[in-house]
Amino acid sequence: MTEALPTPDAPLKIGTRGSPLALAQANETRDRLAEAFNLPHEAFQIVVIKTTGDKIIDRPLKEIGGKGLFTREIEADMLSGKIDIAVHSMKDMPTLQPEGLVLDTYLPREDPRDAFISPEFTAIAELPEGSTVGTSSLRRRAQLLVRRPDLNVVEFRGNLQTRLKKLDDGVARATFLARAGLNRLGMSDVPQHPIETSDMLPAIAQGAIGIERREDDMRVAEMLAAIHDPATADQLVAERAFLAALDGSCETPIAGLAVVTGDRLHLRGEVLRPDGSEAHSGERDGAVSDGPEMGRDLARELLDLGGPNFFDWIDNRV
Ligand SMILES: NCc1[nH]cc(CCC(=O)O)c1CC(=O)O
Repeated sequence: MTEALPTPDAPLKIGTRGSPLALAQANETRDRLAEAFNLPHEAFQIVVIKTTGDKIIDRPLKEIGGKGLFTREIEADMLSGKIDIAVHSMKDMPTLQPEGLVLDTYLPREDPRDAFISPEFTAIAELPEGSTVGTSSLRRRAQLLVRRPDLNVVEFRGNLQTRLKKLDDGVARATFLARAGLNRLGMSDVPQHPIETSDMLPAIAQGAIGIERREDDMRVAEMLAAIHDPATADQLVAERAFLAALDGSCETPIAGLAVVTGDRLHLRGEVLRPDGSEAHSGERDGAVSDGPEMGRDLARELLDLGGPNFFDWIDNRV
């Protein structure tokens, strides 16, 4: 290290949202840094920041709209020096960061699959005609309606615990959660059935944690390099190039996943209409180093398949 490491008197400040999952991710980041530099936990301070998305809990996310709903306040506090790094679920992150910030450190990716959650059923196909299912994700809603136009999809907001409570209360007969979140919270007792990615593609970057920093903070850059996972980066660079070329955000019905085997990368992607009336998918194979170009190229193919009006609704949603 060219500069002094953090100490209990001058801790490294880790910014995060306050949900149990966000805190688990911040703790994992702290533990990995503490281990890599042989530092006590007290050399790190976890700073909880409430974002616009956390404050507005009574309206569907797509109505509030706007990119960076869960990141704006955190990024402002990093630019002003209140925190040094921020820990994010990569699937919630816009593809562009504010001037002065970079987001290029990734922890090893968790299971990218979605899980089907139901106390009664083990798969989507088992749901009786017209069943009510809950999700706040436009992607999952669209993917469900493509398969099962008969389903009644209701809005399911709130953190993981809130959603499971709604299921218990009978508000819906099934819901969907990322396996990564359940695993990171150690919630193995939830009635869950993984959905293979060949059946339903996850959100771009699902299961990956990213750490954002100030561009000019060289001490932090050096520290983060020690916990960075290059294999996860290879996948995310391809997936996020695909997303960026579609001009999408977490709340647009876009799905995709890159799988790396040796020096080869396989990328699959899908775009959908929110009501499930239309979906287009495609794939690319190539060298890992061509990931970004494969992402952009696949996006172009799907934009062509969708036609000029396919993404129009996005502009009207805010
Ligand atoms: N948009 C919500 C969100 N953002 C990140 C995760 C956890 C999974 C992950 O790290 O990708 C979740 C919950 C979910 O989709 O079930």
